[in-house]
Amino acid sequence: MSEITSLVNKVREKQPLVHNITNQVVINYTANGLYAIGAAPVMANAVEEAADMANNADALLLNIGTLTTVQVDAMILAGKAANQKGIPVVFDPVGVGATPYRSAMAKKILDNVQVSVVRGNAAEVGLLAGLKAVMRGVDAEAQGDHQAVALQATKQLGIPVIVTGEHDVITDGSKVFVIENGHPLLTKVTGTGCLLSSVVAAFLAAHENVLEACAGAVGFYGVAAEVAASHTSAPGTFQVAFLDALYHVNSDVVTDTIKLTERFIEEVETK
Ligand SMILES: Nc1ncnc2c1ncn2[C@@H]1O[C@H](COP(=O)(O)OP(=O)(O)O)[C@@H](O)[C@H]1O
Ligand SMILES: Cc1ncsc1CCOP(=O)(O)O
Ligand SMILES: [Mg+2]
Repeated sequence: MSEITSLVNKVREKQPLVHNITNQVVINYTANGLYAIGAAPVMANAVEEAADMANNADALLLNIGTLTTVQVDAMILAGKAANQKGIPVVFDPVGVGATPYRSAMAKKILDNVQVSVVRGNAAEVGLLAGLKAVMRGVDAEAQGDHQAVALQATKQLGIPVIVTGEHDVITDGSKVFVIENGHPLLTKVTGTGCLLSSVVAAFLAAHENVLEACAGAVGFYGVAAEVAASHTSAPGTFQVAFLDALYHVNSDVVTDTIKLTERFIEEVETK
């Protein structure tokens, strides 16, 4: 537990370079958020340089929020380079299931790239794993049991998953972390899910254990949102206050504020 809550120190020490191939809505916020936590961002979409850039990076983030066929080609080139180099790859399946094209491209990426972790809301992760859910653009209709979705998805995909929402579930099928931090204002600012996926990539670059790195990133992020929301109550100022909190929140604040439960899967199944 103490290691998980202090992982932000490892990120600030290592200052990992995260290569993001992400959507047009969140490019700027993602870059600023990565700087705020002490990491470094680079955005590079061209097929001509995607592999070279991934080769220079410490982690790769693939996000299909405003995908095009050429961009998917770049993602696969970057993903293969990242796999070859052995750096972590985070996949954010934004809006998967909203259109057949998006679903086909998500499958193509997963078929060609070894992804370290998938991070999405419950509908996205469920749809990716063949469960029924409804997307309204990039927003999810409320889903029932996040833990059931996460467990089914990790089993189906063979990849650790992070399902986010009012509470967050992180699992690789044998261990489950549940985190109950965060704030509803996160849903009133676009790109907070996408930024979280990039933050997860930075934590993975700084800490080898995948589930611990994911829990460290998600817990830190949720605590930062609570700190930001204590200073403001509306989305415009929250967007800025959240960047400031990502910069200021330290491991002591995370340790004092995190609401994290860790369970092994046998315990979950007997409940
Ligand atoms: N109702 C909520 N209360 C508290 N935190 C939330 C709530 N909904 C989402 N979050 C947080 O917002 C962040 C983005 O998650 P989410 O909204 O599920 O992603 P996306 O924007 O990709 O749909 C996560 O840190 C999550 O914990
Ligand atoms: C609004 C929108 N449309 C396409 S991508 C995007 C941003 C989605 O960001 P997030 O998933 O973090 O809310
Ligand atoms: Mg999203």
